[in-house]
Amino acid sequence: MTVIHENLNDTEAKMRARDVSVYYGDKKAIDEVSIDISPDYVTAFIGPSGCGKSTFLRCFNRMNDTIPIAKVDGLIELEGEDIHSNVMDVVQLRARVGMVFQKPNPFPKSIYDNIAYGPKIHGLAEKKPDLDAIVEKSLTRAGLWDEVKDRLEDSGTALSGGQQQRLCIARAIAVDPEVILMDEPASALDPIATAKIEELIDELSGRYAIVIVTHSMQQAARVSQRTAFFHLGKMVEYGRTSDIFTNPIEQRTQDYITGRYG
Ligand SMILES: Nc1ncnc2c1ncn2[C@@H]1O[C@H](COP(=O)(O)OP(=O)(O)OP(=O)(O)O)[C@@H](O)[C@H]1O
Repeated sequence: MTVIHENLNDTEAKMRARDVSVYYGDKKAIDEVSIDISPDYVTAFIGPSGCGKSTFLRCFNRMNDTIPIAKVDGLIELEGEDIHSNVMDVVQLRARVGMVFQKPNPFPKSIYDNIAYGPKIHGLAEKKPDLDAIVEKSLTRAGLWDEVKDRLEDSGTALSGGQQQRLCIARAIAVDPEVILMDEPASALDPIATAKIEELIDELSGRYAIVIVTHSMQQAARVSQRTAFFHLGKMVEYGRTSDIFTNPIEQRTQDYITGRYG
């Protein structure tokens, strides 16, 4: 059973998971997890290695569909729509619920094309000036425009790791998502690049619902307002980040945040 803190006073959920379980073959990696994802806050998923954080994160835009042995049970809704329903277009879903991975993965294309590709295939811009405007807006929002505006034709892969990760965030933003899922987005970066990503998450919060998986409790405390603690495939406790870190109810949460395992 999950302990959900009372008095969260959250507005209507952007996404809702109900009794979600995930299996890899016979192995249950996520066990009946339910959570509401607020549109207004950054939600952090924390917990020891292998507890299922990334598996659960991938449920929200059906990325587990790409893993042949993975099977997802339970209900997940985006704005009240069942994301597994027959009428849900998964390409569209992944634009509405974007994802940023641990290792920056720009396309081997120019910086400009990395951003322009999504809006083009989703029909968000037909003419070059419209596309230019989306590219500039997305890179600006990702805090990268000033660094790359004079080299938009250079390859995205020629940027530094931190810049590549901001490029991937700009790429997610370019298709006008409602939710951005981030799977340990700074764990491959140095402390300065990490700080930039954290600042960026803060700036983007409120505009997009953001869910971040992180190994770093300090990072969860810095960037999120809601935290869910996972252990052995179960969501043990969920509440305000400040309460989870200073006043956890469950012993297992207490043990994790005081470094007793993890
Ligand atoms: N593609 C896969 N095939 C089989 N088992 C998997 C697969 N991906 C994850 N698992 C298993 O599911 C469990 C949960 O893994 P997951 O990566 O979601 O945990 P995590 O909490 O994100 O871990 P970490 O913090 O180490 O990334 C683990 O036991 C893992 O070995």
